[in-house]
Amino acid sequence: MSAPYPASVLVIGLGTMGRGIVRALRGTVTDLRSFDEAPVTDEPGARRYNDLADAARGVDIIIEAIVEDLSAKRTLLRYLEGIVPEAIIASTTSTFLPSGLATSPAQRRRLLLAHFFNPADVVPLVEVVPAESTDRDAVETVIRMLRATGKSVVRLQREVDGLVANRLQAALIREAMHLRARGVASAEDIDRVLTTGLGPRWSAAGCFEVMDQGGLDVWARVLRRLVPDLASGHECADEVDELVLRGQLGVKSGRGFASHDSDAAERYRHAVEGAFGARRDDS
Ligand SMILES: NC(=O)C1=CN([C@@H]2O[C@H](COP(=O)(O)OP(=O)(O)OC[C@H]3O[C@@H](n4cnc5c(N)ncnc54)[C@H](O)[C@@H]3O)[C@@H](O)[C@H]2O)C=CC1
Ligand SMILES: O=C(O)[C@@H](O)C(=O)[C@H](O)[C@@H](O)CO
Repeated sequence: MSAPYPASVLVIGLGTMGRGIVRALRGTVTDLRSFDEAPVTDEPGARRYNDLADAARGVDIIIEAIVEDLSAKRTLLRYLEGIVPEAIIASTTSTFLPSGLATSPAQRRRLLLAHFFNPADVVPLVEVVPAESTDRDAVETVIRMLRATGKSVVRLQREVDGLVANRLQAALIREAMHLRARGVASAEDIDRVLTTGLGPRWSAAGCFEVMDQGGLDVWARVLRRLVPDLASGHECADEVDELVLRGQLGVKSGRGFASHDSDAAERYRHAVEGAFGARRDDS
């Protein structure tokens, strides 16, 4: 039997993603709770607990949004298994697969991914990824809760590293960095191609629809000629590693590919909000 709706939901980890997830769920999930091991600022809308066992008592769904560290996640999951063995656990990890996270055969039936996008209260998409062992009821309960909050849920048919969105982003980022390294265009101009061309068009029609609209006969010729010339190596990861070693982490350190002032995160949030305000509603 699936848990009745509205479920009670506990968000663990109140960082970049956890805060956005609380904002996304508040107003719809009536029993919304939060917990962070550090004394971080509260995110209004969820009842904040200082003790994890209290926070988890009787909860239906736990959204795990702690630091991206496998050992920290597995330590937390092992603890949760001891205190709330019946709760469904949805992890928002960008890296790990559900089959690699679960810490016991029982947990394997109740653990799945619910991969949100930053800012989680603004971007409608959530990729839901069960492991082969995850119970259908657990998956349906999480999807029902997400849809009730207005999320656009894409359920993957099987686990794959990077899921769909990060694989697509990584493929595009690799080619963008290749073009920049070859001096074809600056990072700023490549971003302009995306923000004034491909990005807005993709918000109206995805890549398969764009191909259908353009004509598959034309696309067949474009792909045949271009694909062999596209970047296929690992250089882009090495280049980003070098920036990180130099302390260029992006907005959080004030410099990444470009320099950023202290309002950069807020401006980004408003810009993304504006973009989603104008998007077609197909959730
Ligand atoms: N930052 C992003 O753009 C995205 C991140 N994600 C995923 O979301 C998860 C969280 O990422 P962020 O929010 O960026 O991380 P973050 O570093 O901003 O926040 C993590 C929070 O978890 C807390 N925490 C760490 N260990 C804990 C524990 N054992 N118990 C309770 N709280 C604990 C920390 O105090 C911190 O407040 C990661 O798995 C990441 O891969 C997914 C999509 C996008
Ligand atoms: O772009 C996003 O918000 C997500 O697809 C991610 O998972 C990112 O890779 C994130 O982890 C880093 O910003």
